[in-house]
Amino acid sequence: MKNIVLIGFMGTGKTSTGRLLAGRLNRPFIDVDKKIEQETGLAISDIFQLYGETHFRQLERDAISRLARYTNTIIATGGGVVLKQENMIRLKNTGVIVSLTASLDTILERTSRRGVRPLLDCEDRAERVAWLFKERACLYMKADYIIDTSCMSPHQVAEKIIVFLREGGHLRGRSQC
Ligand SMILES: Nc1ncnc2c1ncn2[C@@H]1O[C@H](COP(=O)(O)OP(=O)(O)OP(=O)(O)O)[C@@H](O)[C@H]1O
Ligand SMILES: O=C(O)C1=C[C@@H](O)[C@@H](O)[C@H](O)C1
Ligand SMILES: [Mg+2]
Repeated sequence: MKNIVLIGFMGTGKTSTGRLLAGRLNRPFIDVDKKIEQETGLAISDIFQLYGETHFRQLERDAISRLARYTNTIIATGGGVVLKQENMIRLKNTGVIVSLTASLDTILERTSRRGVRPLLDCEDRAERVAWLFKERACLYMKADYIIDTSCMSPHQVAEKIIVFLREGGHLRGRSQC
């Protein structure tokens, strides 16, 4: 059984939706950010602060490389996983890629709730979100299925993914940028 891999910008709901989806499908769930935190014993924000983003991206790449051996698993990635093409090739080889998106306002609201996101820890969060989102937009489009989650609950998003898979949508070709 293929993995189901959730990609998308911070706050689009990869972790929340992934956990629910795994429960609904009775399949294992892995959150890549959580896995890195467990393996290093450090919070993501501490890794950024102590060792910098480049080091975090290496840890993320190593984690993805190990996860690509998994099957049948729901994988919620970190928002920046798309920055390395090798990550996406590995993930695509063993899974269906589902991209979650949302409006900038929604992202701003959701990322202000809880959880430390070092890349958004700055004076003008709105400007940073808009800039990062624009930079990465094309990368998030390279998926088998793209869902705008702005007006949907995580339950509804999970349900939509289940219908997509049940109807074999992933077998019909991919969205491209
Ligand atoms: N569809 C949704 N509707 C309303 N709130 C949501 C939805 N999806 C997620 N949220 C809320 O938004 C916040 C961020 O969600 P979550 O952590 O799942 O995002 P993420 O994509 O995993 O972000 P990151 O890339 O930073 O890990 C949480 O408070 C979560 O409860
Ligand atoms: O979008 C990003 O670059 C990130 C998203 C988070 O999930 C974490 O992986 C980290 O904060 C970096
Ligand atoms: Mg997450």
